[in-house]
Amino acid sequence: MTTSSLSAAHGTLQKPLLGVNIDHVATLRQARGVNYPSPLAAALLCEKAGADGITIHLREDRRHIQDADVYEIAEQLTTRMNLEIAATEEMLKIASEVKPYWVCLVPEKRAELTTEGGLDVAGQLAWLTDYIGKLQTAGIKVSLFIDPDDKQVAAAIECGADAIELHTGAYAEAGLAGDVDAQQNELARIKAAVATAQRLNNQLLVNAGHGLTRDNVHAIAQIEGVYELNIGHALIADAVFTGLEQAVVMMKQAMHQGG
Ligand SMILES: CC(=O)[C@@H](O)[C@H](O)COP(=O)(O)O
Ligand SMILES: NCC(=O)COP(=O)(O)O
Repeated sequence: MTTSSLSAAHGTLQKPLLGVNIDHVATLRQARGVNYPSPLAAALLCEKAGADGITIHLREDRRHIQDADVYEIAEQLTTRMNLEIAATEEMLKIASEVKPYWVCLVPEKRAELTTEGGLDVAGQLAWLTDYIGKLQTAGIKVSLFIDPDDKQVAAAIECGADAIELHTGAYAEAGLAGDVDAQQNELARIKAAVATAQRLNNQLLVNAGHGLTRDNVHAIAQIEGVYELNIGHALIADAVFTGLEQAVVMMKQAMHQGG
C-alpha cells in the first residue's frame, strides 16, 4: 500500500488519527516484575475504545515494553502497530521478524527519563537511508521522530521516509511551565514544519507526539495536514482515574472538540 493509498484508505477516518502509546502500562508492570497489568490487554482495550493504532517503544534498556510484548501484540492487533525503536542492528532484526505496519526511528540515551530530542537525520543521511531501505524491503513503513526543524524535515524526505513524527515535547513543556509566549512559538515551529513537509513532498504523512495531554492537544490536532497524534503518558495517567476506554474516548474528544 503506497503512502497515498494509505492516507486514502484512511480517508474516511476522522483526522488526525489517534495512536495510543501503551509503554507506561508496562512501566506499572515492571515496577514489581510481575505479569500484570498486561500491555496486550491494554492494546486491545484501546482499539475497542476507538484508538486508530497502537504505539509501543521497545527501548534498548527494556525499562517498560519487553520483546515478548512486541511479538504477542503484533499477533493480535486489528488496527496498526507503530513500533518505536532506536536504529540499531538488534532492533532491525526484531522489526524484520515482527513486521509491524510502522516503525518509528527514535533517538535513545540510556540515562534519559524519556525521549529528549528528535533524531538527527541530517547528520547521518547515508547511514539512515540504508537502514530505512532495509526496513522498507521487509515491507515495513518508516517514520522518523524529528524536531520541528526544516533541515530535519528535508533530510527525512531525502532519505526516503514514509512519514515524520514531529516532536511536540518543547510545546508541551512550555505549556506546563505556564510560558504562553514560548508555547505559541513552539506551536508556530510545528505549523511551519508541517507546511515545509507539505511543500517538499505532499505524499509524506506528518504525525506528531510527545507530552500531549487533553489540555494541550487541540491546537496540534487543528493543524491542517497532521495525520496522526501518538499519545501515551498523559492518556495512561488519565486512565488511572477514568479507566482506559474512557481515557481514549476523552482524548479523542479533546483532539477534535477541545479539552
Ligand atoms: C518518542 C516518544 O516521544 C515516545 O514515543 C517515547 O516512547 C517516549 O519514551 P518513553 O515512553 O520511554 O517515555
Ligand atoms: N511518539 C510519542 C508517543 O508515542 C507518546 O509520547 P508521550 O505521550 O508518552 O509523551
